[in-house]
Amino acid sequence: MDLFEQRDEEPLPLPDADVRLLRRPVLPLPAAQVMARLLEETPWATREIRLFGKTLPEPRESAWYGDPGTEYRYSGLLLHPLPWTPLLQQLREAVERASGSRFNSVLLNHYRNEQDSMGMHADDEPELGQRPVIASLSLGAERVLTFRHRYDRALKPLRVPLADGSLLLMAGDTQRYWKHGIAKLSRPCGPRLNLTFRQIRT
Ligand SMILES: O=C(O)CCC(=O)C(=O)O
Ligand SMILES: [Fe+2]
Repeated sequence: MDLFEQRDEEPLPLPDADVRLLRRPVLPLPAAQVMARLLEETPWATREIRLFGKTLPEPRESAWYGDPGTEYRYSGLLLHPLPWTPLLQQLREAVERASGSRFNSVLLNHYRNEQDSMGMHADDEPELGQRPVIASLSLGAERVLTFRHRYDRALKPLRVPLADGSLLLMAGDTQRYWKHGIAKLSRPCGPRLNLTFRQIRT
């Protein structure tokens, strides 16, 4: 099935999940302007994660913003939120309007080039609750998000290209049954930002 023939409101063809891709722009500002400002004003850091007893730098940069009290535990890290900037607050409002959901935190990821990536994972931390709504805004170079079912090997992975300015919404049982990730590319690729808005239980 060609994903581009879908309407924005239709869920992607993923059983046991509720994933929608809004391709129409939802931002109040041009995407290129938002990207330039976020690249400039964000205190980007490369975090270290513990994996199988080893400490490794993550293959991307990130930053975490949220309401007071939205501490987030992730890969053995406890992330303290930075306070919302005026720009991020504006983006939060636009994403809340487009998705019909409320969010109290956002994780910013910076994929500097084709070498940067995110391993297959589900956003299923307990502080996100049972069936979290996660809104994922993409800016800059297009990268492919791959969905893989956690239990049913007969289901083929789905590759979803995330274009500049698009908003991916994951809800329902998506995190329970599917993992997702961004693979490295073998061809050169410019920078990409991704903002995943979340509602953390405090
Ligand atoms: O960069 C992306 O599109 C995915 C980000 C993601 O899955 C996450 O931050 O949990
Ligand atoms: Fe994720």
